[in-house]
Amino acid sequence: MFERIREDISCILERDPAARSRLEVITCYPGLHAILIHRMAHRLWAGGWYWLGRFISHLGRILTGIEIHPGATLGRRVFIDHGHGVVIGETAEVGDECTIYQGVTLGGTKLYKGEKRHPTLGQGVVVGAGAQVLGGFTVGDGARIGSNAVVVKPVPAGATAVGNPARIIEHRDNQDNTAARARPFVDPQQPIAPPPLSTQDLTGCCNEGQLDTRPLQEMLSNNGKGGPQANAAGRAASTQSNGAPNAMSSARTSGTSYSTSTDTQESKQSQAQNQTDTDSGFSAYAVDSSDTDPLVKVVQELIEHAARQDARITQLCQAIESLGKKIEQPENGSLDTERLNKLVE
Ligand SMILES: CC(=O)SCCNC(=O)CCNC(=O)[C@H](O)C(C)(C)COP(=O)(O)OP(=O)(O)OC[C@H]1O[C@@H](n2cnc3c(N)ncnc32)[C@H](O)[C@@H]1OP(=O)(O)O
Ligand SMILES: N[C@@H](CO)C(=O)O
Repeated sequence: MFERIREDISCILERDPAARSRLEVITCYPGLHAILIHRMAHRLWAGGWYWLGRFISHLGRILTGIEIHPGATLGRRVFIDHGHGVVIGETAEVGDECTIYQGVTLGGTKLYKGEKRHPTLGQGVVVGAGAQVLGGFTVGDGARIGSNAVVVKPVPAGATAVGNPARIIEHRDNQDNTAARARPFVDPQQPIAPPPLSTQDLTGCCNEGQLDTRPLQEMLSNNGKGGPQANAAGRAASTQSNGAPNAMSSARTSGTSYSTSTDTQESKQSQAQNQTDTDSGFSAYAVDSSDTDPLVKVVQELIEHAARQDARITQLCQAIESLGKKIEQPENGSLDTERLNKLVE
């Protein structure tokens, strides 16, 4: 029992950037309290103590604002953040590692007794604030439900569903994120060394290293999803992708499915790939901490470019001075990359 409580606390510390200490989690997280109370209520319910189970669940609701029917099944390390207004119906099943935000309903649309009326969430599903997931279908492993979405059909594993009625959106390509991470930020401690100058450089320096604004513009129009190199990496990765096991199976078997303008096999594969990639780290808002604002990326590129040009001009000046011609230094000549980096961070 204590091991379960320990992992309940740890998963909150892992997944909530606002959580600072175990003491804070134990004392200030209604989601934790609701889950502990539900565990007790669920045991009573399973043991045939229906009224008592229901009553404990009701006390939990008064205390936390979270209503979990004692018949509902919750997996391990489920995190209900904030929690107020969450309602989880009797036949709902919530897989391990799911995260549920405030105002979520795991509800039904039919009123038949004894049937599965409420949804099943696979493992690692994130349900955004205010989302309503209504019906006895499955939301596949690693799927994400956008805040305020109204989901009435199965959601494939790894997919992201948004809107009312919910639709599946194309995933951010994680290969892009990888490429964005791979691009170094200008390190002020280690100024960028320009390539050694040759005689040809001295004559062709005006063309060499010229700022090509096209990649920057492409980066902006791609909404910061990694820029040209990243897109190339993403494209390469998507052509190498070797399939999307099980990604769509839950939707297919159910007989109802979503369609989107980009509902191609390739996009399904990239969704499943995305799921695999997110396994490496929790991403509650579907935004990787390495994601950078496109404007910041452009500014970083410009700083890098300016630093390279600066170093190159210094070399040129030195080369010219070594030929005996004195060059006057401008008053505020050198580029303060450290200050610029701090400004865009
Ligand atoms: C106090 C608190 O903070 S409590 C926590 C509350 N936070 C949450 O509930 C977070 C839930 N997460 C979300 O809603 C996220 O937006 C997700 C998971 C649905 C999607 O994230 P991403 O995959 O990064 O999608 P991204 O932000 O790139 O948006 C993709 C498209 O979906 C749209 N979209 C994103 N979220 C939603 C939403 N909730 N409803 C409708 N459309 C949405 C975007 O506008 C965008 O549309 P476009 O392509 O036409 O421009
Ligand atoms: N607790 C989460 C959502 O509010 C955060 O701080 O981001």
